[in-house]
Amino acid sequence: MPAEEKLPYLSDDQSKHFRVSSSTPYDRNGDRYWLDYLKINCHPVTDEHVREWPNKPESFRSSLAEYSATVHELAQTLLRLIAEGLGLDDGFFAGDLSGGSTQMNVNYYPSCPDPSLTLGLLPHCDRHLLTVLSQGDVAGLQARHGGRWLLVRPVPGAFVVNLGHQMEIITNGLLASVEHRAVTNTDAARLSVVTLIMPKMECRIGPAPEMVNEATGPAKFREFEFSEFMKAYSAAAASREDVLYYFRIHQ
Ligand SMILES: O=C(O)CCC(=O)C(=O)O
Ligand SMILES: [Fe+2]
Repeated sequence: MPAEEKLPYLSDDQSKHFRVSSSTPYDRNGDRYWLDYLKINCHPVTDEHVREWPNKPESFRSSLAEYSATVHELAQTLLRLIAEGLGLDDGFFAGDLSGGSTQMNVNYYPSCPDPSLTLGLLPHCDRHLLTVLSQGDVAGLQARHGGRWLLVRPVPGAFVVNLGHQMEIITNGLLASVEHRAVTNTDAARLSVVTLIMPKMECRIGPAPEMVNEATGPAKFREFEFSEFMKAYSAAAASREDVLYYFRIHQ
């Protein structure tokens, strides 16, 4: 799309169903990041959403609706399997825990003359329940493990699945949300398409009683409404421990 056709979508207004912006949605001391992104509300697909989506190229709206529905189905299958693996009812995550308005982030990291000076995306854990991420064939996603950043190598045709903060809280810490970030490189631009499976805003969240057991110990988090978590996440600029501080039970 030429720049003048993209311009009307440039916005930081979070209520928009389709918008383009730059750098980062979270302000950490005014730092800037090497990123342009699209944020799209894409599930459930409503007329109100679709009216705000671009209609160029012609197939854009129908392709987006189809992709989003397919990824959503995949996510529901994964959630059923996770629930079974945890010994929970297989519909445990269906309904309000995963039924919020789904958002898609399309992140575009242009090639960067000096990747040592900035990141593409700051270190964070995802704020929702589950993430289904497609990263094409250019590497850049890194996950923190044992104090080191490990590259998540692209596998052709495969999705990366991240567990969000809510999964960690519901499982009382058993399935931890992995901190991750995106780095840039000098040679190639990188694109990631990230579908976020969200709880409903009014959904009550806390460790599931079945998950407070000998293996996980006493409840590590208090109960809260998901909308409260979203506010805390923005206030803490997505920093893992700063966000979780608000919700941990401090012994
Ligand atoms: O670009 C990536 O691989 C990471 C994107 C990401 O973590 C996000 O959008 O939450
Ligand atoms: Fe993320």
